[in-house]
Amino acid sequence: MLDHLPTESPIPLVKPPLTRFPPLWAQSRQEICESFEWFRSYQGGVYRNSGTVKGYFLSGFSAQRDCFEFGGKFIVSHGGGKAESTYSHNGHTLHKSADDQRAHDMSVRALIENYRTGQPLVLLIDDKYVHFPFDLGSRDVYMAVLGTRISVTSWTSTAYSRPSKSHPSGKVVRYKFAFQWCEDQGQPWWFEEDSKGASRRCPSYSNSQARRVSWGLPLKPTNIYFQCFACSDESPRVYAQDWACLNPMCPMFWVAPSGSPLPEQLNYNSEFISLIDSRPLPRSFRDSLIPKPPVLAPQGGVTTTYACSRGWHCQKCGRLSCRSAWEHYECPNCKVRLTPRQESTRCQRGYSTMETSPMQRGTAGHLSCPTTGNSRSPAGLLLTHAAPRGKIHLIQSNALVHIQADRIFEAYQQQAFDGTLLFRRWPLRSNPKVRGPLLTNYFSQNSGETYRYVGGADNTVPFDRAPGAVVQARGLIQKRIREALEEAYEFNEVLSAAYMQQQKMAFHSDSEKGLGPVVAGLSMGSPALMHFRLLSKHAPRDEQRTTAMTVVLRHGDVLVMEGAGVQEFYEYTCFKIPYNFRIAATARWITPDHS
Ligand SMILES: O=C(O)CCC(=O)C(=O)O
Repeated sequence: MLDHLPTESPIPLVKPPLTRFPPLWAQSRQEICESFEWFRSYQGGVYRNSGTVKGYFLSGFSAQRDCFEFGGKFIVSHGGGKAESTYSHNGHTLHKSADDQRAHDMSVRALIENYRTGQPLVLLIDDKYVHFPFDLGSRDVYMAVLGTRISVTSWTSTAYSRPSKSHPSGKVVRYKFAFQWCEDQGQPWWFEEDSKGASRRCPSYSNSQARRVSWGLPLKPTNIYFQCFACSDESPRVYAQDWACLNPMCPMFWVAPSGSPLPEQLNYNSEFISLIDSRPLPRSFRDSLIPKPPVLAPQGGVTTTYACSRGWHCQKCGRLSCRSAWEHYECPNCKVRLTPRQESTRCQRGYSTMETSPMQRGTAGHLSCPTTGNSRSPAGLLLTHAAPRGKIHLIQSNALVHIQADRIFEAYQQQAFDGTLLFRRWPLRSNPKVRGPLLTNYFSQNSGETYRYVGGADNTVPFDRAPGAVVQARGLIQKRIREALEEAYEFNEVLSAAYMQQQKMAFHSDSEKGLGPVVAGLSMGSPALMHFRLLSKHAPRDEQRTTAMTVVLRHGDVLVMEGAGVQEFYEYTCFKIPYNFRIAATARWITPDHS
């Protein structure tokens, strides 16, 4: 008689609270992605790198026959996606039916590769993962790292979803993977300490349950493998009730030798689901998962490299968090702070050059209007591009403006270090696909009227208390427009955005209610590329949404978008900060108290 193991771990109705924080945890997916190199995927549950899986995320989508055995040292999950889903496209809610997973699907293939090569991966859970025996929410933990695992076995199974045209029975193929705890890490952090604190154990785990068999990869205990008469493939006896062929291409897939399909209620064959002898972790995986401490000393004279923009791990409470303040790292949980040594960055020579022409037509054919102005005025080179119902002017810097921009750039940095100017990453409007707050990629501070697009009133200081650097930036923008366009524009709001290396501002348009028709920005520091494209409402076909125009913004340049039509038709993004640090001061007129 075969031993029976339930195919699903019992789900506790009320879970006990966590008695302490996990060694690695976070309150948003962004915090994990920015600070934990093993999981950088904002969507989906499988984080792949070079054809294998680095991180695997277990959430609320538990499937039939997923389990958490031996206190969680042995976890079965159904990696690889293709579950049914609901999403919105162009304002419509669409439904996607579940589909069969296939061995060549990217995630399935990568998971099989981990299994085949014995390459470890890291498991993470969130507070919706039903099989974890403790309540993460009791400590406001959204995601926690479960530790390093080896994939010890894999097989194909079935799951039932809503019937669809391609799957009228609702039955779809799923790849199952079993992930076993790597003993080199010591005992799992959630095993409770006993009263003496000498050993650790988990309430639902007893040693007698562990069957230690000396399998090595490939895990093929011959006594439970049988050959299918139809396809000649060998499949293991996974379930206690009966054997079935597990080749999804075979007509006998999921059919027992009696000719009947396997029943829905199945128990695992404990010879198949069993802890194997722990093998040492490969050398390259032996380092702890704890991220290295953040960079606190200038690298090549700057504290704004890509590494400096990443998140960090608080050694006191285990929280992983984003770097959300320019001048320091602060743990949002226990308020521990680390302050990098600051040095201001001069605008280096390389910052002013970028081997490309300043305004280039993009691949989208619709921005076909010729350049309407291309004049060398005393103010510098002025390039004007006519857009539907508006114009985009680039007032390029000259030697004198360069010096003025240098001073403002220096003042911005000094005021950001001494706290006169608070550069922060603010939460974006909620994104249903990402749990927890999602912070802007760049740091910003707003002066003058409230600008709702980023930070709202919390991010705004009135102009009479605005940092000197901001007042000077607005002055230079207004002066450059007067000189080059011979227009006198007044602005009552400036959004100052600071970008570390590789940071960016995503596609957007300045179409907030109450905004005047002219928006002008001064660039300082590293050059950047600003891409314009049509808004989706004006571009029904995907090919119309490619880049319409790219502008290269260099130190001291002022970009002016003139006419509400620019904002009505276009959206733009600013990215590629190659020389690790840039500040943009963008000025607008906003009707006071607009609602
Ligand atoms: O970094 C830049 O120059 C772009 C700024 C911008 O688009 C904005 O503030 O809305």
